[in-house]
Parts: sequence; structure tokens; C-alpha cells
Amino acid sequence: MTKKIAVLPGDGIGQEITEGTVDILHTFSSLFDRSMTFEYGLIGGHAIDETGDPLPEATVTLCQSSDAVLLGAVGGPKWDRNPSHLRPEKGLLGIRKALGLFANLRPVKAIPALLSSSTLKEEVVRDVDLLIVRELTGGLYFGEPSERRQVAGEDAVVDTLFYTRSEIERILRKGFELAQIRKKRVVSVDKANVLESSKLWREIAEEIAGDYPDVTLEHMLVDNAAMQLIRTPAQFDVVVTENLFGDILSDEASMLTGSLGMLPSASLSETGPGLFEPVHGSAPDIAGRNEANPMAMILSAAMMVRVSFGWEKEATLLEEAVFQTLKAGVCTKDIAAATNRAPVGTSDVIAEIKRQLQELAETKS
Ligand SMILES: NC(=O)C1=CN([C@@H]2O[C@H](COP(=O)(O)OP(=O)(O)OC[C@H]3O[C@@H](n4cnc5c(N)ncnc54)[C@H](O)[C@@H]3O)[C@@H](O)[C@H]2O)C=CC1
Ligand SMILES: CC(C)CC(=O)C(=O)O
Ligand SMILES: [Mg+2]
Repeated sequence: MTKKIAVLPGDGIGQEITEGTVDILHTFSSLFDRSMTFEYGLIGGHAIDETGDPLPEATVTLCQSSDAVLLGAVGGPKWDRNPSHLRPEKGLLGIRKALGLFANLRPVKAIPALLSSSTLKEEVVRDVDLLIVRELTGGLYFGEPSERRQVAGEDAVVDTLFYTRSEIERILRKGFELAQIRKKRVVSVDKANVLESSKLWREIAEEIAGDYPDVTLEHMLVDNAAMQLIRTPAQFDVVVTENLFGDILSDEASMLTGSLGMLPSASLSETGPGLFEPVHGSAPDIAGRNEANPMAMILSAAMMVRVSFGWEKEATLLEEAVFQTLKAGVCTKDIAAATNRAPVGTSDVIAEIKRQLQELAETKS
């Protein structure tokens, strides 16, 4: 059956990497006889410019009627001074909320061809294989009030970290379930020595741990977790945490693989379409220069065909095409030093991944 994909390129490098990824998915489709259609929607700064709204209703409808959503990234200096409700990031938060995407899965696995491109020693990153499970529709990014005020004649600000028991429980359960099919270890990251929200988080983790007797549960305070991720990252299997902590820890963890441009993600709801996007942002500093690493986005597309469409074997071949491309030393500037090759452009990387995919399809399918 044909799968309908809502494509939201967004802003900055989101445009370039999405174009290349859809190009590869066309090749994928014909090589493996897997039918996909692509329908484009506006989000972020481009949507503000064209419609005055970072998340037009038409985009929400498109996503809701699709089998999966592929998103580039949003944001850029052009819109940085806009009022809060007219910022590109509001579009991203809005689509996550509208689709109920409470579980953001961010796998971080050492890639043999890139071991030397990490800023950490090879022996520290060699065995890294962890999964950050980040709560995505609650916490500080959504809590009300979130506003500027005048207090005693001066500017004051408030953001709110709000969670309900059921929101905490469902993300923790997701973490335990994923650990059951991995190495059966959950580290729940919180700040329970200070925050009320974290105290409830820890209580619920303890309460439900008994439902997963094959999984060990450890609690870790977020400041320590940030340090442990750099000290001995291979100790982690599943890291489950709230929205803001997960956002920060996953950018930090990306450097274990050598570049933020390598990290994919999947955002899942209870029943509806999943959304797949790289962990990085719109990288305005390199946008439009054919320099962006498209691999995080292509690996996100591989997660999409595996998780949302169940095309396991083909997803693995797409990932393999990315890794073979790295092995061949074809890569963008962010990771080129590790391969001792001159960096090439985004479009060259896309072309090589397509070539590798064609070769793999001939030999392995
Ligand atoms: N999911 C999303 O749409 C996200 C959007 N943003 C937005 O992106 C804009 C820029 O934010 P930054 O803090 O600069 O974060 P960023 O992730 O866009 O960039 C951070 C650094 O990593 C580099 N980088 C990121 N992706 C890369 C890639 N694929 N290849 C090579 N280098 C890459 C950039 O050049 C930059 O030096 C902001 O407007 C922010 O709000 C930030 C994070 C996530
Ligand atoms: C708008 C931000 C919350 C996006 C971001 O940094 C992320 O989801 O990783
Ligand atoms: Mg982030």
C-alpha cells in the first residue's frame, strides 16, 4: 500500500537536507518497490512569511492525514526578534502538540568510520549505544504561564514546568518498554533534589518499575548525567527524561558520534502518524552553502520507514548506505577531518548515498 508522507522542509539547512532526503527516498522507492507519495507543507519561518502563521491549519491537516511526517528544521535570525507567538519554533512545538508526539527517541550509536572525529578519545566513545527517550509535549516548553511581567516596577519573567501524573507515566513506560528490547537498563534523569516535578517523576518511576522486572532502574540527577555522558557514555542504555533535560543532553550526546549532523530522531504518539527529524536545528551559519551534513535527516528517514512503515530490511540497507558513504570518505566539512579526506558538498554526499544504496540493493536484496 502506498504510504503518504507529509514533508515539512522548514528553514535554513532544513530546505537543503529535505530536498536531498526526498530525492533518496524516490530512489529507495523504485529500488525496493515500496510506494510512497510526498506532499509538502509550510512550517516555521517560511510559513510566517507566506501565511503569517508558523503552523498553518493546512499543515496540521496534511500531517494528520499522512502516514508519517518528515521535518527539516525551523528557525533563523530573520525571525529572532518576532513576538513569541510568531516565532518559527512555535510551529515546531505546535505540530508536536497537535499530533500528540509525546515520545522523542534519539538514538546515539558510535559509528566505526567516525570514531576519530569525536572530540572525545576513541576508547571512550567506541562502545556507545544509547537511546535518549525525551518527553516532548510537556514541561517548560509548554507550561503556562510563560510571560514577561512587571513586578515592583521592574521586568520579571516566568516559565512553568508542569506535568500531570499520566504524562510522566506514559513516557517512563515507553522508556521501560524500549529497554526491554535493548540492554534492559533504564537511567531516569531528573533534578529530584530540587524540583517538585522531578520528585513526582522519581516516585512514578519507582512505582512502575515493578511492572518491568527484567529492567534495572537507576536514577541520576541531570547535572551528574551531563558529566557521566562525557566521562563514560558507554554505561548508558536507555536514558528517559523530561523535555528540556532531553533537549540539552541529546545535543551533548551528539558529539559522541562526531557531529550534530549525524543524529536522527523519531517522535511518536499513542496511535497517529510519527514525525521524523534530525536532532539539529536550521544552522543559519551554513545555510544555502551546500555544506550541511544531510546524514541525520537521512537516518531519520530510515527510522521512518522502519518504525512507521515496518520496512525493516530496507531501512537497514538505507542506514548501511550512509555508513558505506562515510567509510568511502565522502562527507561534509563537519566530519571530514576524521576521514582525512577533503570535504565535499551536501549534494555530493546525497549522490554517493544513492550510489551506495543502488549497489546494496543489487547485492543484498
Ligand atoms: N528541530 C528544530 O527545528 C530545531 C531548531 N532550532 C533552531 O535552529 C536555529 C539555529 O540554532 P542553533 O542553536 O545554531 O543550533 P543548530 O543545531 O542549528 O546549529 C548548531 C551548530 O551545529 C552546526 N550544525 C547543525 N546541523 C548541522 C548539519 N546538519 N551539518 C553540519 N553542521 C551542522 C551548525 O552549523 C552550528 O554551528 C535557531 O533558530 C533554533 O531555534 C534549533 C534546534 C532544533
Ligand atoms: C524549538 C526547540 C525546542 C527545538 C529543539 O531544540 C529540539 O527539539 O531539539
Ligand atoms: Mg534541541
